[in-house]
Amino acid sequence: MWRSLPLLKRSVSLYIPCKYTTLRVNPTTSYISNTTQILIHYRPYSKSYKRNKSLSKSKKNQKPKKLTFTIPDYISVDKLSNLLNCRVQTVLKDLKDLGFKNISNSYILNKEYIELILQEYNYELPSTTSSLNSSNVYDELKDPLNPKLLEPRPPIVTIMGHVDHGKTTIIDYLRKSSVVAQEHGGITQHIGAFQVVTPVSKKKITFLDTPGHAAFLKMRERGANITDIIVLVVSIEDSIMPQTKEAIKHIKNSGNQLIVAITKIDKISNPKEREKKLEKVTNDLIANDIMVEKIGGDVQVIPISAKDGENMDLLEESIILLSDMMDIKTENSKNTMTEGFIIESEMKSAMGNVATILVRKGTLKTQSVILCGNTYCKVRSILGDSDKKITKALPSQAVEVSGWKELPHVGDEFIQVKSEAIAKKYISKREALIEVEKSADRVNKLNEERYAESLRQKEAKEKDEMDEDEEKDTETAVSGPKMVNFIIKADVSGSVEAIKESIENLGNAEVQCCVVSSSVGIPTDGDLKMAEITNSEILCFNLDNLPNDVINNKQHVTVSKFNVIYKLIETVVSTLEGNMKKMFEKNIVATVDIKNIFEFTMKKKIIKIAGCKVNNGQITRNSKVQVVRGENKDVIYEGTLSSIKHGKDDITSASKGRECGITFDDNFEQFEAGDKILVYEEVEIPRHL
Ligand SMILES: Nc1nc2c(ncn2[C@@H]2O[C@H](COP(=O)(O)OP(=O)(O)OP(=O)(O)O)[C@@H](O)[C@H]2O)c(=O)[nH]1
Repeated sequence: MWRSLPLLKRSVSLYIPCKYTTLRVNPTTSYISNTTQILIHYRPYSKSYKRNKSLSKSKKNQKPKKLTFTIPDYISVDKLSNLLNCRVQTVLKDLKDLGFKNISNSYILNKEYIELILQEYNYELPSTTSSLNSSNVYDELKDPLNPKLLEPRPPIVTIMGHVDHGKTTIIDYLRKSSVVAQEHGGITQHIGAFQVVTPVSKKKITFLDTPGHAAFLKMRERGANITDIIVLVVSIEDSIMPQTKEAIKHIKNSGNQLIVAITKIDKISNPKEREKKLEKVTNDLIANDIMVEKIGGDVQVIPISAKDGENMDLLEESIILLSDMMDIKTENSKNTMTEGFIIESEMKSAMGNVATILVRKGTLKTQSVILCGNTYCKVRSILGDSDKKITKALPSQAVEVSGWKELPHVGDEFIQVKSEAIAKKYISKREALIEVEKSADRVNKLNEERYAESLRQKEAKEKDEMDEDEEKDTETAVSGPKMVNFIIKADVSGSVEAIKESIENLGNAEVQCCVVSSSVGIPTDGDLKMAEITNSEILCFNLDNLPNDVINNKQHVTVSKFNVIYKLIETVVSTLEGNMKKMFEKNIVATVDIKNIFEFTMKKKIIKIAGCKVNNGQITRNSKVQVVRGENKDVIYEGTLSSIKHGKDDITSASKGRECGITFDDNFEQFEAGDKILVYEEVEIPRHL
């Protein structure tokens, strides 16, 4: 059952056993232990639980019992009943009353479930339970913004739009460099970022060069999440296209401010025609709920040509105008600890691990220590635009930073800490939490596997009653889809992430893509071994110089190379389709009429022969046939032939117009004059996801 959280209003602490974890809601502080959940999946309380609740109420008057043991992280139901000095059947019954289903003595309870049952048994619980998890562990290092120290910062702008509508050309114009020419397949594939100074107002704007292809949606989402303003690019020639709509959907969800740039206006030189086309694009924008200025909205629409620069200054100044209205500010005092996002990371041979980062708060200086995910960086060098060495990066500035212990993940937030020791301490703390969460996942998986196993055993009992097809379907239902494994290797972590996000949800109820591992760099021996063990295909992206011993590896692992993302996705889709169950359809190639029935005796046994005439096509000794009867063509036999005769002679085939005698396999002799033999071939039906 799905319920939204606000419905759960109760006057006492409420425990909700759910599929992956237990949520504890304490309405007095509106505090939720698992902050990532908005919708929660919980088992409905049974009537008996309500009964139990009243039981609990009556227990309230009793003095709570003292716990004589430390609450373990995990425990099986039978061990817990030992500790509680109760019969295991009683604990099982009580758990069922609390809403647990499909549990047995060996079911493993996690800490929160254990606490739940202890509370039911009127034990005194320790007063605090930690709310910390791996995703919020660094939050305590963050200082809230101090309103007195706020100062303006340049707007951060992302450009979005349909493939080929001109995003890169705009960036290129702004950067005054030729990015377009260097791209594989003409698609922007990596996030970059740079700052421009506007021509008139001389103010700074930071542009995030987010890729435009649909497969990079995730990257784009990250771009937009760290962005203040989105410039939606729409070509005057094509108007709104599928990815424009997708971008609009995303912009609405992200709540970012928007400016529309209608591009390629130089392509339509006739002023009247240009006006007509601009009008069409504007109307299409309105039809897609973009509140443009024309209808009294606040979205500016700027017609531009990035090719010859027409109105590019207007676009930049419009961004400044909007950002002034938005009053974009951050804290940047001498003591402000820096915060920001990773927008790219890669290993460079001369510099080691580097990351392009975007500063959102404070000033980043060399020698500062920044913490991000499972890694940290004592900033060794900062490179600004055009790879110039600088000593500090101001708010909204994107710079390349070296000194990372490990590559940080694209889109992750970084935060400055006072020392390497603090960074290490927090990383260990986070790792420990990840371990706990992993074991919780393992326990849940184990419980699920045990439940699946009990289902399997139940199904096995019913197996005899099922026909073969039903059996296969049940198998799929119980054991889930067939997992087809892949390992992703790419040149930079942004691509690794984007490819992973793009392919890992591909599949259906029958087959499912599984990304076994994903990392930056050329496949290593470890990757090949892993691929061999897990029967994975290795997908290499933008790795142009793969060594021969990787391509022709001794493990015989398939290593595929790609430079264009959609080609990679197509390959994964076709591999998945190739792993789907083969399906065939019958293609009738000949029909034969049964005219008479003959009987003759062979070795004292009476044998029936169907006297036939081939109506069309050709029947052969190896043909697969159906014998059908009446107008409804009821199938009375399906199988193969045992002989075709002409007179007394065995023949191998009979074509249209020929008379012949036919006997069937499986001792089938229930045919009658007037029945038809349908000769068919089985043709494989292409399967699609
Ligand atoms: N005439 C003209 N051509 C343009 C203009 N903007 C882009 N183009 C051309 O349109 C094509 C696609 O432009 P890109 O900038 O690569 O488009 P994109 O949106 O970045 O494409 P992806 O990176 O594939 O998403 C290129 O051939 C550009 O030269 C423009 O304003 N005028």
